[in-house]
Amino acid sequence: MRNSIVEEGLPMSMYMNPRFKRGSPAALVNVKELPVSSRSRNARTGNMNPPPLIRTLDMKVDNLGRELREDLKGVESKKTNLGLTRYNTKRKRNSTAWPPFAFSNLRVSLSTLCVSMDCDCTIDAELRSEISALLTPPSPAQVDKYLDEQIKSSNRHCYGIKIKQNGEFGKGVYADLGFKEGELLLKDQMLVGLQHSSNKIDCLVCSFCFRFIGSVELQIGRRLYLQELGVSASQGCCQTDYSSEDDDLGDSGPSSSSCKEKVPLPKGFAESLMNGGIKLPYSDKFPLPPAVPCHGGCGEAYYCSKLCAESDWDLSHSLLCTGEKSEAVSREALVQFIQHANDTNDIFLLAAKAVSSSILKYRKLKVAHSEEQENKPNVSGIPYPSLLLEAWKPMSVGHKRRWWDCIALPFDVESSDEVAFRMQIRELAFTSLQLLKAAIFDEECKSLFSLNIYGHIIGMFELNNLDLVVASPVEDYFLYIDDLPYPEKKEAEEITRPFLDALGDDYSVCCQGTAFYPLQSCMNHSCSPNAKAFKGEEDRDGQATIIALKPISKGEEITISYVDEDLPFEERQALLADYGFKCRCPKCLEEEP
Ligand SMILES: C[S@@+](CC[C@H](N)C(=O)[O-])C[C@H]1O[C@@H](n2cnc3c(N)ncnc32)[C@H](O)[C@@H]1O
Repeated sequence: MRNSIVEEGLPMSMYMNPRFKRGSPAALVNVKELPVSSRSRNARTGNMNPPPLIRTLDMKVDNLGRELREDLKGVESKKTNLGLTRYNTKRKRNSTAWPPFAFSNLRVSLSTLCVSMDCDCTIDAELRSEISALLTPPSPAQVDKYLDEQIKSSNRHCYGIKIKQNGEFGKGVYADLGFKEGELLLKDQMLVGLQHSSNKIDCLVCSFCFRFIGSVELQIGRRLYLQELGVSASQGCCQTDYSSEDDDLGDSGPSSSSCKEKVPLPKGFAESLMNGGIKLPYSDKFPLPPAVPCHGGCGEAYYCSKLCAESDWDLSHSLLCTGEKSEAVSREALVQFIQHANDTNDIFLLAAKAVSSSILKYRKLKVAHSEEQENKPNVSGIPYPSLLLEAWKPMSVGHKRRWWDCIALPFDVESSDEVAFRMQIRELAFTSLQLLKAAIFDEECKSLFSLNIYGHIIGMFELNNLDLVVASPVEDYFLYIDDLPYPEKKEAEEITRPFLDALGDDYSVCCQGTAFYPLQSCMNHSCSPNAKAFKGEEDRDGQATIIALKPISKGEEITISYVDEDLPFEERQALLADYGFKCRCPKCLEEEP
């Protein structure tokens, strides 16, 4: 079992992802709040501090647009085979402002690029009517039916809310009962979600439900092992930066200074920890489900149970698995697609899950339909395009605009350069789509490989996604040790302290990703919201949990804030511009200069 997770686990290409992006491409508010009692102390220093998860995760509001802007600040220009300047979105250390020096080349050649890309988007030209059918908004009755099914679905906690479609801002969520402050309004199951590629280095979680798996020893050992290899790069989320608070509290103990150097472990310790050779004291108080490897043989996906493994396989992974049992058309192309997404924007991996799940759903519908036909030969069959429309329904309810149309213009891009900027985004999506097409193409679902469709899927994530955050058991573990009475604490710390020191200040990193939630994504924004995305101590998977911030009466709209509502008016409005609207809530109207 030596190094089993690492050796058979994530491919090194994934470890080597140079971006190490911590900002999530999620569009809505992500809140991780845990009881202050258990979260207010740094296990390294023992000092009382503001809960790190609250400070670091409360209102983490990055979105694709902002992330991409950041990326584009460090653009590297290089010549493509078209002879045009193309921008690599890998972030550079000393980033320069967008546009880069060679931008004028791009502008001059823009028309050529448009023509060239349109020629390449043959599917869009060939299947105009099918694509238009996929992009035609479903009727209000169809939307009602779909959302009703989601509300009634057994794997959601969803009592006393309803979705209306004809509100001031389109769809909105309303209370169908009265709610008290702090009451749970909704637990939403994601449609598609993903752990950020860079975060896979720090946390091993179930690829389907995002629960931490293995054991506390495996989580710590794996991270330290990767750190030793020089590939761990924790930079945020749950990392603990206690500098100012430590000062305030006047603790001058030996471990109270901020940003401690990591103290390397003796050789072989990390591996032993990871492989069960070393057992940490009291770790059995924090049991985790065993890590079940993907049966497809990719060595990339692990699960908390066979059920999660099978569900993911059926939902999308069978086409996206790079292992021997993969149902992809070309595993080589799939590896290239994944590499491109890791090098540019991992939102493409989420888009691939959306495409894959639609294809697989279509195939299932087709099988069910053929069986029905065999049993009732006299009943006329449903044409295949209708089955594809049915498979596509979850997306059709959520999408609004194409990625390159809805992405907000970066602050440092002149409006005269806007067209070029949007073309750049479109080109990036086009490259990704070609790789995906080579990997998992299905002739009967050809229209799903249109650039228009791909753009709408990513645009849907841009405008609707919620940051996915799951707290790490590693933090609970070290806090538990810190809480032990004397002499148990001293004895335990003799063993745990070297590991804590090797992990450094960011000893605990939560699982971070992005996900689309069908019901939560219908919630509109207010700068004085009555609800909030919130994760309690017991919420240890990727579900979205929404709670009431104040009493809500029957009939009232349930709103959340997409941005930190405590920011000044101008900053809120600037951030909300990314979602394509100017907020006119009572707070904004009052504060408007
Ligand atoms: C997550 S969706 C919310 C559901 C949306 N109303 C719908 O019909 O699907 C976010 C989008 O809703 C609209 N929206 C949400 N809150 C708004 C507000 N306070 N004012 C104007 N538009 C809003 C914007 O178009 C925004 O991009």
